[in-house]
Amino acid sequence: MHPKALLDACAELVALVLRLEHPADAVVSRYFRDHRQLGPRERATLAETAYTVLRKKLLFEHLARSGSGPRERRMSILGFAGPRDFLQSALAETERRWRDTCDAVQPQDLMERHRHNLPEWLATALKAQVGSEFMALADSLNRPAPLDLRVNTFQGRRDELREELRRHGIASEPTPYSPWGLRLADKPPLTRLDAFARGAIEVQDEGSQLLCAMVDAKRGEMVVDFCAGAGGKTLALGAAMRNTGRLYAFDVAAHRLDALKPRLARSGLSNVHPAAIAHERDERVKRLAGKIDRVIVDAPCSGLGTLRRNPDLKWRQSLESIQEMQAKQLSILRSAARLLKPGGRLVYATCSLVREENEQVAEQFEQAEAGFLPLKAVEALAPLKLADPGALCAGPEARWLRLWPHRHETDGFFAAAWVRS
Ligand SMILES: C[S@@+](CC[C@H](N)C(=O)[O-])C[C@H]1O[C@@H](n2cnc3c(N)ncnc32)[C@H](O)[C@@H]1O
Repeated sequence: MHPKALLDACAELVALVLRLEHPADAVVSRYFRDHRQLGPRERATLAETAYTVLRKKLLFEHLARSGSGPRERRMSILGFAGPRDFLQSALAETERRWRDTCDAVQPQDLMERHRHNLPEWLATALKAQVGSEFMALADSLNRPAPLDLRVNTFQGRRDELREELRRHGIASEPTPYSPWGLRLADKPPLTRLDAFARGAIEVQDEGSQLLCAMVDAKRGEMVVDFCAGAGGKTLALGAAMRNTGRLYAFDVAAHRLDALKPRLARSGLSNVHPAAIAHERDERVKRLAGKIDRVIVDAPCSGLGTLRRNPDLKWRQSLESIQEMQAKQLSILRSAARLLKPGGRLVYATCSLVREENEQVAEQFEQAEAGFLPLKAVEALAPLKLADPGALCAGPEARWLRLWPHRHETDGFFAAAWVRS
């Protein structure tokens, strides 16, 4: 594709994602479906340009006040993710000079909001939690995430899979905290690999793997993944149970559970029972009350911990939408808790960064439900034998699991655990 045409396409896509009417990944996929002639490199440039504009929206809007031409074009020039010489040949002389002026702007010349690129309500909420680390956090949220894999230990060992990937020219490092994780140096296409086809690897952020470690599901147990979605955690739990016992995968969205089925078929697990439920008080849930050893509630949430992958979320969420979510999260957690038998473990988790969806829900649960003893995250993580598990924890006596991209290089996650007395 000619550089000028590619820049025009970038501006078109940027205009679509900036409407913020639909999730950016859905807008990008739709654009690619409507433009089937685009090659893999062009797609990569288009998607990364759109994501860079979403990540740095406040800065780019500020810089785009100068220059000329449509605003989306100026934003695309600033966020262009292809080779620099390619961009240069797409620009008019005045645009080149404008881009050079923008490149020369120093961070100290910018207002704070143009450096952190977060909505004010979120910046305030994060500063209150991480204080002087705020800028480091904002920087890491505005960078793309690495690609993490989880090795399906039901099929093979991590070192064996690492070696197999290396033979295909894919470099990886063991993840620092999860014993099942590999972090890739690049983002190669994985679906053509035999290891992927036979379910020996799955894409899963290391933080998400650690939430499963908090559950510590064992052979022969009855386990419920209450908000299973497409089953990222279900698959990890099923492997930890060595394909024994019974693992129920509940979700209200049948189409998400449908996406679990091919992954399940690849994984070789036969202990998983997906079941669509109407709501958290569904009859199916009631029938299992008091019978389950471990329950994880990976609650629907704002997803703000995944800003590295979904930068549009910071512009599509608000404090009001988060407060509305809180009541739903508490209701799901209370229903799910009834499944547990005495001695059973409950884990509440989110990929959110804000207290409203995390500590506040856990605290409200404890006020509403007697009979659940807090299990400190630092203790729930003990089987991993980490050198310093406290580094992953927060709150009084390391009660909560709290993962931050700038500290742990994972997405942002929260988890709390209890034991039913
Ligand atoms: C964070 S996602 C789950 C991601 C999934 N556990 C994974 O690891 O891939 C939250 C899920 O909760 C589901 N959900 C929303 N309301 C629910 C409810 N009342 N009961 C059960 N699941 C619900 C959503 O459909 C969504 O799939």
